[in-house]
Amino acid sequence: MPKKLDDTLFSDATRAVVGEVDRVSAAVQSAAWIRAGALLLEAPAVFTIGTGRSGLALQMAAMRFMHLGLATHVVGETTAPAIGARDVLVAASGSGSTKRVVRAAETAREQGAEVVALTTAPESALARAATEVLVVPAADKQDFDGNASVQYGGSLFEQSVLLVTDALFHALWQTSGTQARELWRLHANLE
Ligand SMILES: O=C([C@H](O)CO)[C@H](O)[C@H](O)COP(=O)(O)O
Repeated sequence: MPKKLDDTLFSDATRAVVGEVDRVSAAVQSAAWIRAGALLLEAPAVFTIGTGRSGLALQMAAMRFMHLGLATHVVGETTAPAIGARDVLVAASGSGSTKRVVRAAETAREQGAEVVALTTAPESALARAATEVLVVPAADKQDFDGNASVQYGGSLFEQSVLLVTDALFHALWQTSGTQARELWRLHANLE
């Protein structure tokens, strides 16, 4: 059983998470991040794919891409259409080996689409299938010895996916010159 929580545990845990995310997101190569942003702006449509928490982090990114006015689809949603030439698939997999994600990346390439991969594993099947790789130097979800992160599973990777893509959205929004009030027109109004 875990011991009773207290102020020190709260402070230590929070610092551990924030410190790791700060270190890892700052280590992502800016050149790859910049090229990924350019691909998104040129794409007729943007698709996202990831499973588990990696997919959930990208669903948050997908919403923001939609707010920017990009035609955005989450793979697996019933309304997601076919991917085509010059579209961009943004794929997140910490391990870079999750079959559904790798298969989607390979299919996207066969259709002439670009694939932006976020992964901890630059030599992985996902990275090989991608046209642009954002290496997120976080822990693999099976790093049970805590070598690359003190957090459980792929938490550090999944948090970093959200940060890196939120930073991408922020930069694209700032450079678009669009006011927050204008973006709000695309915010869901059926919620
Ligand atoms: O949800 C996940 C798990 O809890 C790890 O923290 C992962 O995101 C899921 O298992 C997918 O794995 P990857 O494709 O290796 O990111």
